[in-house]
Amino acid sequence: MSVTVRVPAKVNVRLAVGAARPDGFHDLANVFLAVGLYDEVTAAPADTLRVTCTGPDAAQVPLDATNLAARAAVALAERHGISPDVHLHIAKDIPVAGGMAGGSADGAAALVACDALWSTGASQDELLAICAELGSDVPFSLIGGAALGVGRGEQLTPIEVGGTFHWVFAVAEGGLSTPAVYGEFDRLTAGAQVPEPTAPPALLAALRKGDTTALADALGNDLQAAALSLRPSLADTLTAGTAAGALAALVSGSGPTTAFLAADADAARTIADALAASGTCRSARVAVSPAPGATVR
Ligand SMILES: C[C@](O)(CO)[C@H](O)COP(=O)(O)OP(=O)(O)OC[C@H]1O[C@@H](n2ccc(N)nc2=O)[C@H](O)[C@@H]1O
Ligand SMILES: Nc1ncnc2c1ncn2[C@@H]1O[C@H](COP(=O)(O)OP(=O)(O)OP(=O)(O)O)[C@@H](O)[C@H]1O
Repeated sequence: MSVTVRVPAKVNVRLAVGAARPDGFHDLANVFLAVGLYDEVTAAPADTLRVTCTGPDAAQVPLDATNLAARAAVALAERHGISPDVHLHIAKDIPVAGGMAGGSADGAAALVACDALWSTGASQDELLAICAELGSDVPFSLIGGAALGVGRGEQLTPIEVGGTFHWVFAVAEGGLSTPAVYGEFDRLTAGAQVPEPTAPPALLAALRKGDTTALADALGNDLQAAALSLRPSLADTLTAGTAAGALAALVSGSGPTTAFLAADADAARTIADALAASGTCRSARVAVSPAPGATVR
C-alpha cells in the first residue's frame, strides 16, 4: 500500500518585508497564491527512512535527512511515538531553489502522505503546527488557495479567490538562496526606517473579485530589489515578459523565478513562447491559480 499526495507551488502576490527580528527572521505581510505547478510525494512502507526524487531538477534535491519531506516524516513520527521508516518518493516539477516553495511543498505533502499511510489521525491544527516548525512557507503549502501570512509568514488567514488568474513563470538558470536574499534586503535597507509590513486592501479585493487588472496594479515584492541585486540579469527577463504583453511582472518570492500575470490563457501562451525564445531564462511555464493545497490523490 502507498499514498500519493499532490501539492502546488506558490507565488507571492504581495510580499511586504519588515525589519529583521532578533531571531533572524523578518516579520511579513505575505499574500500567498497557490499556482498549478505540482510536485507529488508518494509514501510507501520501508525498512528505513529513504528519499528518492525524479524530475528535471532532481540532481539538486538532497536525499538525506535534510530533505524537508524526510524532516516532515520524522516530526510526525516523533510526535506519535512511532518509527519514521518510510520510502518517500518525490516526483518533482516545481523549480528547485526558485522562490516557489518547492521544498516546502514536499514537506507538507510528505506530512499528509505519512499521516494517511500510518493512520496517525492528526488534526489540521496539529499538521499546521508541524508545518510551521519545518519552515515559514510550509503551512501555506498545506492549505493552498490564497492566504495572508503574518509573523514570519506561518500564521495564515485564508483569502477567498473569485476567479482564475493566468500566469507565466520564467525559470532561471541556477537557484538563489532564501537566507542570502533576505541578507541582501538587510544590506540594501541598512540605515533606513523599514515600515511595518501590511497587505494593501486593493490587492485583497482584487483576489476576492478575481479581477486580473486590479491584481496586476497591486502586485509587489519587497525582496525584488535584493534578488535583482544578486542576479542583475533578471531585469532582462522582466523586460522580455512585459514586452510580450504581461499585465505585470515580478520576482516570485526570493527568486530567481520571475512571474508574469496574463490577461487570459491565450496571452499567457504568447508570453511563454516569447520568454522561451528570448534567451533570458531556462524555460517558461504557464500555470493557473488558485490551486488546492496538499491533497491525497
Ligand atoms: C521568501 C518566502 O518564500 C516568501 O514566501 C519565504 O519568506 C521564505 O520561507 P522559507 O523558505 O520557508 O524560509 P525558512 O525555511 O522559514 O527560513 C529560511 C531563512 O530565510 C530567512 N527568513 C525566512 C522567513 C522570514 N519571514 N524571514 C526571514 O528572514 C531567514 O534567514 C531564515 O533562516
Ligand atoms: N524536497 C526538497 N526539494 C527541494 N529542495 C529541498 C528539498 N528539501 C530540502 N531542500 C533544500 O532546500 C533548498 C531550497 O529549495 P526550495 O526548492 O525549497 O527553494 P525555494 O522554492 O526558493 O524556497 P522558498 O520559496 O520557500 O524560499 C534547496 O537548495 C535544497 O538544498
